[in-house]
Amino acid sequence: MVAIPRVTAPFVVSAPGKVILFGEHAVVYGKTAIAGSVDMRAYALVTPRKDNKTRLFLPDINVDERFDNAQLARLSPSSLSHPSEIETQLTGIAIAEGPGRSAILTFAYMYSSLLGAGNTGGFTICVRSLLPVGSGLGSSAAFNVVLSTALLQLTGQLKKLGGSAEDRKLINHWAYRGEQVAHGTPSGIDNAVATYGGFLAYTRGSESVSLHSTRALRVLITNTHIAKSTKVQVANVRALRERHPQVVDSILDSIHSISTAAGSLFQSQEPHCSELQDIVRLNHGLLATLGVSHPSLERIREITAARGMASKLTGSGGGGCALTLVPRDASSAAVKRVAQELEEEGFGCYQTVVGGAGVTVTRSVGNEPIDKWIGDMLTQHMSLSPSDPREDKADDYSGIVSGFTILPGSAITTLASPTK
Ligand SMILES: Nc1ncnc2c1ncn2[C@@H]1O[C@H](COP(=O)(O)OP(=O)(O)OP(=O)(O)O)[C@@H](O)[C@H]1O
Ligand SMILES: C[C@@](O)(CCO)CC(=O)[O-]
Repeated sequence: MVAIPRVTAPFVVSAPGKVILFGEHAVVYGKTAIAGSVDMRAYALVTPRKDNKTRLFLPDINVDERFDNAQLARLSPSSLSHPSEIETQLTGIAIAEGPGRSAILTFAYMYSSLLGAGNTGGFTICVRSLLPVGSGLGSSAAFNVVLSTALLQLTGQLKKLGGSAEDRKLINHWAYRGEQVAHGTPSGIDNAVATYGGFLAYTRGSESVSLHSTRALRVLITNTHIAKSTKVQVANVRALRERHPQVVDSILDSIHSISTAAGSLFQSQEPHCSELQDIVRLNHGLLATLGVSHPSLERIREITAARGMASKLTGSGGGGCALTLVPRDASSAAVKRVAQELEEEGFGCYQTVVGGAGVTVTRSVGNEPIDKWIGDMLTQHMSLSPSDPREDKADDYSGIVSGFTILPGSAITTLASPTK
């Protein structure tokens, strides 16, 4: 067992969410999907503690758990046939239902797999995110990528602060395990985008391919605020395929052709907007045929179509978010107008760019006071408020941890505040 050094200095890890541009659902069956990172990220702040506990603090989803390191070290993830079975080993811990449940289970799985009994020091990991939870923008993958990166960084396994190809492979591997705890049999596309960033062509079982020549794409993402479950949508498509295998397989093949066409468009030239618009419409139609649309997604499609813009659902559908391509020549007034119309119907809009950076690790350097360091390095993304009165005395940086707030960065144009 390798001894993990005590955390001595704070560090921050961040990872983006994703939009699937083409190929969701089909990717589960080995077809290709094209996805890109969105300019909304999850951030993990890791700080030392004076005691021998590990605190998992997730204010966005009301989780604040303190684990004895020995308690986590007793788990035996290698004896499980699937990561989601970690639940059966967490018998002494009461975990409430809700979004916090999968986060705690994932953390327990990754901690025991990566740190295990080697960890002798305490630390706090606090995760905040700009990504709406459960809306198809990969909040879960961004969470799993920051978690796996932070824990791998603690074990000393990352050679270049997550920046080398080898580091990223390792991060992606463990983030996928985390996704398995939460989702059972995910395709792996979400964690690949959160790890590598940019645009990816992804086919299950193969290395993802970066679409290098693609420029950032302007999109409008519209949140229906209709809760959906990826698990349920994937199971519905599976059931439909069992009833009508040939029909469904030909739809999945057509979606694959759309992804292939999009991949060539992205690789060869600056994507031509009218061709992209055509395949956005075609892809949405096929997904609707598979039964994963929703009246609110259809309404978004109608509103944007009336303004000459093409939309499709993104992610698992059944609610969640829609993606609208913003034509290169569209004025900001035109985009604002369509966003306003969508907001008048109760939807939430974000204008963002697709194709930004993947996971990053930022470490404090030298003996600089932590607030100066955070102030200098991260002002674009975070704010720190004064210490919380409920501060945990064992936390070396309790004020910072409790005041860790994320601000929309300068690259994000938020047309409406994301509703959590
Ligand atoms: N801000 C956050 N803090 C901690 N955990 C988070 C946060 N956001 C998301 N998560 C984790 O991700 C889970 C949500 O995953 P879910 O798959 O439902 O949503 P999604 O990833 O946004 O959607 P999709 O998979 O369709 O893109 C939560 O239950 C939690 O485990
Ligand atoms: C619906 C799906 O294709 C995308 C969910 O973001 C499921 C998956 O790829 O795991």
